[in-house]
Amino acid sequence: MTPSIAFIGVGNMASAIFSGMLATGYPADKIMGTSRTPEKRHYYNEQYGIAMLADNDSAVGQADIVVLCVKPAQMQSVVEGFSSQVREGQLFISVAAGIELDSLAHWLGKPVAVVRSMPNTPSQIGAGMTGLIANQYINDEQKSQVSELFSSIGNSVWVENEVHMHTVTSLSGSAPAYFFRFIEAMVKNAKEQGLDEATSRELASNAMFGAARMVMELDEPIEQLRRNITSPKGTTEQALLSFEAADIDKIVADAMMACVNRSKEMAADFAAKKD
Ligand SMILES: NC(=O)C1=CN([C@@H]2O[C@H](COP(=O)(O)OP(=O)(O)OC[C@H]3O[C@@H](n4cnc5c(N)ncnc54)[C@H](OP(=O)(O)O)[C@@H]3O)[C@@H](O)[C@H]2O)C=CC1
Ligand SMILES: O=C(O)[C@@H]1CCC=N1
Repeated sequence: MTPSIAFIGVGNMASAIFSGMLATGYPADKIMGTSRTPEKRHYYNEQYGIAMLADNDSAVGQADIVVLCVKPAQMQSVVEGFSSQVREGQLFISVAAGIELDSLAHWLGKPVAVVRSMPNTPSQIGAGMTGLIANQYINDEQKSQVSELFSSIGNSVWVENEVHMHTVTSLSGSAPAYFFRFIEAMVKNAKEQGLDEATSRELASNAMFGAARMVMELDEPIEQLRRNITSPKGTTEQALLSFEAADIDKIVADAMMACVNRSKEMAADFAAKKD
């Protein structure tokens, strides 16, 4: 039987996930969501045909799978708020950055299956990438349900050790923003050179898309793909020398470690709040 799924806290991430599920045929009458705002409840109900509730207790009480989509700072009070409704056999999936399995399990208060996920916003267009880790209570059927759920919005990988979720966040969850920032800078400069915004955006984004596809589809070292473009004494060489002069490896490593450190800081903050 198709499990019923409740999204607690419908916003960007929840709607990205359930719109992918609906697009791949998940029945709307098996999906419900919650939000405190009447206008949002009306909007998501009208737009997607899913039930929208004001009451988290009622949604959790009816669901086989509960996807926790509120902001990290709201997670403890929201989860503790509905914890009286938690039943053994239910599956809980959190999308929140920096909140560990142990904290979620503690707030849920019962020995239930919990998955911590780290998706990204390309999920909105079915091109998401999600890192996953589960606690000891998950069974094989629930694990397949989770993989299936995230395959409706892109790809997913299970990691073995929870510490890797920080790396997943820096490499995938937050990373679309790095690439947007890079394209923003390219488009800005192209406009300064006199090209219009739409053409600049089309050229830069297609270059990024094509490069990403080559990395995914060709079995060649990334370094070689780069060398294939870099003619001696040519144009690319000059651009890359400029990156090296600015120490591109350090710029990127510093950014990724800043992301990881914030994720660890959040985990420590929320872990402290367990007690
Ligand atoms: N955006 C991203 O790129 C990514 C986000 N994440 C994680 O996803 C989570 C959600 O982020 P995002 O979707 O961007 O945030 P949003 O603010 O868009 O969505 C969260 C929603 O939760 C609702 N909400 C808040 N409190 C309650 C409550 N007590 N009961 C019911 N609903 C509530 C809010 O609606 P209302 O105020 O109407 O109740 C809001 O719409 C975060 O934990 C974040 O770490 C993970 C990976 C990537
Ligand atoms: O910035 C954040 O905290 C969230 C998690 C990953 C992407 N956005």
